Amino acid sequence: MAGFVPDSVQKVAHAALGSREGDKLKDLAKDTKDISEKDRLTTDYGVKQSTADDWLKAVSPNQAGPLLLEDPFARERIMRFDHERIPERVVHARGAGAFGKFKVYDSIDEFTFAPVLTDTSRETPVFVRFSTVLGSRGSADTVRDVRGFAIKFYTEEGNWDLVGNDIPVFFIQDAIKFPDVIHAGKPEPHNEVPQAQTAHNNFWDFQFNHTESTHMFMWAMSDRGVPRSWRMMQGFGVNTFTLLNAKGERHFVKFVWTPELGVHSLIWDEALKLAGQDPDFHRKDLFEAISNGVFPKWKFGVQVIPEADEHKFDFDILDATKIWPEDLVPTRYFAELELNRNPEEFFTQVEQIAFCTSHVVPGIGFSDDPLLQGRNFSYFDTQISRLGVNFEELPINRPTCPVMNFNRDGALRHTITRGTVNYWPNRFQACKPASHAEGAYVEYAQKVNGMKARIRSDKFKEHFSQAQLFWNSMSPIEKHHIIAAFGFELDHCEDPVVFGRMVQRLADIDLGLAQTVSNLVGGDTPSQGRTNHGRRAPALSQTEFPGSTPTIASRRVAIIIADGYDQAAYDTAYAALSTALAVPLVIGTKRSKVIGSNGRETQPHHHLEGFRSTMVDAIFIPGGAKSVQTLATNGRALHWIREAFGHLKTIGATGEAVELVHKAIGLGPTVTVSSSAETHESYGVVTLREVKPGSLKEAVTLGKEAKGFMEQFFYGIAQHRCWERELSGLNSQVAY
Ligand code: HEM
Repeated sequence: MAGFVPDSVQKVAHAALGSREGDKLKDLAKDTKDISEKDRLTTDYGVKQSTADDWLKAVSPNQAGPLLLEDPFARERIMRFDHERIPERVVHARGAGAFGKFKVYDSIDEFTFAPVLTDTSRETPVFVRFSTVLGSRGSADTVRDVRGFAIKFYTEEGNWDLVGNDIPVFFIQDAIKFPDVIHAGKPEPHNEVPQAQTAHNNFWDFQFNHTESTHMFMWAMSDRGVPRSWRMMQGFGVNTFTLLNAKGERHFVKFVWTPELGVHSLIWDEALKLAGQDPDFHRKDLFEAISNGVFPKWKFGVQVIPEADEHKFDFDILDATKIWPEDLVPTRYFAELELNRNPEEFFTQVEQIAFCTSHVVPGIGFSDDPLLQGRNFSYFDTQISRLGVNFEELPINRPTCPVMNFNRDGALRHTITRGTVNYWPNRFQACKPASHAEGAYVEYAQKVNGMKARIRSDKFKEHFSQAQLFWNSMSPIEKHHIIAAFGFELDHCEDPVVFGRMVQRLADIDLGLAQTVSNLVGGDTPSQGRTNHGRRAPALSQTEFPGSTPTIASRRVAIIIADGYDQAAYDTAYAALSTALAVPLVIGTKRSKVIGSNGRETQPHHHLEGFRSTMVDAIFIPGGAKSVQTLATNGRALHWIREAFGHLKTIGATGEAVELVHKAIGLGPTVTVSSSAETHESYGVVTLREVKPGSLKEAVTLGKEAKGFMEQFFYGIAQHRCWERELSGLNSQVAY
């Protein structure tokens, strides 16, 4: 720490200052103060205060007395505090974010003249906010929900807000339905229950009554609804936007960005437990990775359809409940998004950031997507009540390019604009509108015809084809998880009308799915369903995004020890994990010092009761007869092993710990372990009974061909989870 600002923050900030990425940093610096030991406590009006501890009172040393209202310092403190809260976002209230940069490596100037998407010499500063949709500001991170993934690009031509989600489609087609879908998903009106959950009558009642939601609820019930990390999610602009090129040609576009680390999810049981054990799991995960210098990255792309091809598809390309299948419209990746700096203050930088879909820059435009057009009205409007009409002046929201106009006044205006006129045209020609050559936003001259009517175009009426496409494209494991998700959600619906009808609705997607779910949750088992067209599409299953290269960077690995642990095995594992940029977390039976086999002391990061296996990606237990004996009689230690096995995590053990792991899992002849100096891998359990000098050397290759203990252990972690264990049904045979 230096001057109360963490070193990691300072380092990245200094590196960025010279670049275009640093433009936003320099801009924020105007309003940023550091707090230090040199400062003295003052009131908001600058007068130094002698105490922060005692209200002025009529009092004597041996007699308490009443507080005096005349104390301006005390009044300011209390009144200022009384008004600290602003309304939380009406949706997406729970979230966190980070700063970063956006860089184009392959210009898409055949589609747009927007420099942010074409200029390969630029770095555009960004701020990204991730969120859940339904929960209130204090709810848990890991609930089943859609995740918001909103990007503010501080471009040289003004701010561009791409307000996306981790799922490429939406529940409704027309923005007028937004209050209904959100009311139905939020806690029920009579008792404000449940918090941050779709598992209740009203949500599923809405879904049944809106066949247009069918595609989206399948995505929400899939693993996409429970991401392992915000750093491991895809992002989608969802709505159809347009791009305009220098020749004046317009293309329809969808934006998509894919994480370098691959798309990975939590196991549902893990997500449920984390909601209580570590409700801040996702925001801590992002903060930790950035602080450790493992910066999350996404490759950024577009799907593009020429204007002339708008009607060539059997779905309407302006319908936000539909994807553009990759085999018809492949994604062209051309840029990279990186997050590299944590915010310094949550409220001013994360809570006060305001995204508006209506903020686009020249070269990017809207389409007639009826959801997008409603959003363009809604965001700006809601910011006015959440932050006030001058919200664009807040440091985090203001653009890095010049802003000048005749918008004036309003609560908390703080820009002082000098001059005698505040209207256009004026006799001084002050602040005149810009020409196209000067970079003005010019609307595309789009032909419009139609009648005023409350109808949707015909292709908007087909609601099941892509829900079937999604289901057909899932891997067996993902299908299994979707069934389990319906099992949980519909079990929480107490009204038989709701779960009964939903089971019937599933038969519109797949009869087998409907029958399996009805068996789980009750309701009449459907005997007939809508014909499933049997088609599949690439890029819908998240198994298609394992990550660019196998890595364990940023993965948390617990090393479990008690007094007498094998010091050499511990040291090698700790060093190897650190070198691979993973996060080794030492978990003891207690947090006070634990003594190793050679008498050396280690201070664990946590103890077995305080921390849980849900918070790590893998566990390693070194041998040491005494340590293993202690762990073998510790119920919580055994639970850690069983739970990690149940959650499909890689488990590594050496020496005496091999038998401990084998016994704890208790699946004797099926899950096998090493009994020699050979490393053995069985269903993601990597063991080495006899540790010889040099047999635990660092991992070099992470691949199927891996031979050494560390290599096999690391390769297992890099695979995220051991699906083979679930496919064989082994995890469900262990109590955890
Ligand atoms: C394609 C569908 C949609 C997507 C991807 C989406 C995404 C998002 C995201 C990511 C946020 C959080 C922004 C932040 O981090 O501050 C958000 C907030 C919000 N969305 Fe949407 N949304 C969608 C549809 C809609 C619709 C149809 C409406 C209204 C007609 C709407 C109204 C709002 C409002 C009022 C907020 C709160 C904004 C604030 O207070 O800062 N959204 N949305």
